[in-house]
Amino acid sequence: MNLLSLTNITAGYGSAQVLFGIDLEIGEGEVVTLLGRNGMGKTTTVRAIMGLIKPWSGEVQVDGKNYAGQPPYAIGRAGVGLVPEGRQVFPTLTVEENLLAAAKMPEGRNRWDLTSVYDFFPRLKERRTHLGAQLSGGEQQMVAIARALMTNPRLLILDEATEGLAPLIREEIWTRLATLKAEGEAILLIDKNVGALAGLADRHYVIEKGEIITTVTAAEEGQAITATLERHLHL
Ligand SMILES: Nc1ncnc2c1ncn2[C@@H]1O[C@H](COP(=O)(O)OP(=O)(O)OP(=O)(O)O)[C@@H](O)[C@H]1O
Repeated sequence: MNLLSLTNITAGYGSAQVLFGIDLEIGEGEVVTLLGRNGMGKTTTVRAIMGLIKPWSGEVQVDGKNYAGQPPYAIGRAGVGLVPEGRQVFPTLTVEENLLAAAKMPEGRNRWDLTSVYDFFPRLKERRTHLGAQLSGGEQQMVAIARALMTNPRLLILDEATEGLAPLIREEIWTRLATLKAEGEAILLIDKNVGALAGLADRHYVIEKGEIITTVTAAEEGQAITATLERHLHL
C-alpha cells in the first residue's frame, strides 16, 4: 500500500479551477518530485494534500485512508509534515521556540526531538536563542525543515525548499535531504529546478496546467534524466 496516494484531485480558488485530476503516489521511503513551471499548480496540490484547501473532488489517502477535505492537523497526525513555501518561520520566536511549537511524538515515532534536530543542523544549536527574524534565509530554511521533522513525519513535503538561497546553502540542504532519504524518510519535493533533484529522487511527476503530463523514473532514465526532465518542462 502507498504511504500517500492522490486520486483524481480537482481543486481551485473561488470558481477558478487549478487542478484537473491529479494522480500521484508515494511509497514508504520513496523520494518523489513534483516539477513544473510557475503557476502550474504545484503549491495548490500541496495545499490540497495538507487540507489547507478543500479539494473539489478526488481522494487524498494516507495508508489507504481518505483524508480529503479534513483539517491540516488530521493529515499531520497521520504522519505528513510540511515545509511550506516561504518557510513561514515565526519571526518573534527564537529558533528553539519555533522548534518546540511544533514538537510531537506520535506513537511509535520518536526519531526527532530537540537534541536530534540540533545534531542534524548544528547551526541551529548555535542560533537557538536568536529570533526567527534575525536569521539568514538559509538558517530560516533549516528551521522550517527542523520544525517539520519535530512532528516526526513519515512523509516530509518540501515546497520550494531552496528558493532564493545561495548555492552553497542550497547544496547543504540537498545533502541533508539525501541523509534523510538514506534513513528511509519518504519525501515529496516541489520545485522548478531539476538539477539537484535529478540525483536525489526515485521518481518525478511533471505538472502542467493542473495535470500530471508525465512521470519519469530515475532508474529508467539513468544519466539522461536531467535532459529528459528539461524536455518535459520545456526548459
Ligand atoms: N490563494 C489563491 N487565490 C487565487 N488564485 C490562486 C491562489 N493561489 C494560487 N492561485 C492561482 O492558482 C494557479 C496555480 O498556482 P500554484 O501556486 O499552485 O502554482 P505553482 O505551480 O506552485 O507555481 P509557483 O512556482 O509560482 O508557486 C495560478 O494561476 C495562481 O495564480
